[in-house]
Amino acid sequence: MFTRTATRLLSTQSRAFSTSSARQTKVAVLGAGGGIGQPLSLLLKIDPLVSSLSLYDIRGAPGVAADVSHIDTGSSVKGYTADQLDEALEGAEVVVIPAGVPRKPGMTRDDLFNTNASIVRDLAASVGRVAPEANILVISNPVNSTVPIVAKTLEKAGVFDPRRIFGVTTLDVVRAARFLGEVTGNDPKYTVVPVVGGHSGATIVPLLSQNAFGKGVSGDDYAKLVYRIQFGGDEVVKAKDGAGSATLSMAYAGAKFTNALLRGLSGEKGVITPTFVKSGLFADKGVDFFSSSVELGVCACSVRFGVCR
Ligand SMILES: NC(=O)C1=CN([C@@H]2O[C@H](COP(=O)(O)OP(=O)(O)OC[C@H]3O[C@@H](n4cnc5c(N)ncnc54)[C@H](O)[C@@H]3O)[C@@H](O)[C@H]2O)C=CC1
Ligand SMILES: O=C([O-])CC(=O)C(=O)O
Repeated sequence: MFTRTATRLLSTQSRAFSTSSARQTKVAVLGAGGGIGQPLSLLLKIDPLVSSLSLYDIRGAPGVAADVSHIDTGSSVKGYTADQLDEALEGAEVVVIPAGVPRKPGMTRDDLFNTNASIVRDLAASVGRVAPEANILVISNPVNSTVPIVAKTLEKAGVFDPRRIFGVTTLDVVRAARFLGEVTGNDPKYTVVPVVGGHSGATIVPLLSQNAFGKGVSGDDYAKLVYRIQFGGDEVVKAKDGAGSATLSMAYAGAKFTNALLRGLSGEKGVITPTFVKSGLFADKGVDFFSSSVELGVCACSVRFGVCR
């Protein structure tokens, strides 16, 4: 009796798992051994839309892969060493890049430029060569500069498609919902706010008026709330006191954006979220890259997936 029940339960579970997604995808994480990379790899392992997880870093990725691979979800996981970048990217449809150095107290994101620009450029060149159709999700800071660097690198390689390159600004959106929820006493699921512009200080622009509860915040409360959203990164850098910047909340945000993209690629309609992309919105003002709400999905045009515009 026990055996029959258990068998029935198991077969129901596996049926539910195998039919839980229309389309599964190979996702590569470049920088998987880091503070963001490790929890991000964990969260991607439990995303049913990921069928295969490819973890690359110049150090430590095989260990992270061995660890994460014991989690009881259906996706396969493989770790790659410093000299195996091409193998890691083979067949990847989504490439998430959290590789690079984080801030220490007293630094701005721009101070990371010298180190992270070349890391991101070299990784993008490999993606362009090995997986030219991949969607690239850039986490490495300063996002306002690393995304244009990725774009330029792919342009040089002749494989640039603005619909497939995304600066991940989801942490700003996550913070805006959380902090507005705190101020107004609501569950963050009711205080979702689009955040546009860029990912650094004053370039982070939360559109509080777009939320029914956000509309009601004014005066000093409004100024304090906007400041907290714009400088939330500093709060974490200060609290970590030299041990880096946001990693866990960023991993959550990175997994959330990746899942949104995968849902769009699976054919789900109306998946709309802010992201930093090459955008025509303010091209007449000399601004080529801008974060705004975009619909993620399969395009009814020559490109198979990415941003539908
Ligand atoms: N977009 C956003 O909202 C956020 C971005 N960040 C940024 O994410 C980046 C990573 O932060 P953490 O994970 O905390 O840093 P971390 O130092 O803990 O991890 C970075 C990882 O990148 C790896 N790495 C370095 N060069 C590499 C290369 N050429 N190829 C592959 N891997 C390489 C390192 O070995 C390390 O494991 C930083 O630039 C940080 O500023 C952090 C938080 C939020
Ligand atoms: O503040 C940093 O350096 C990391 C980051 O981008 C954030 O937490 O928003």
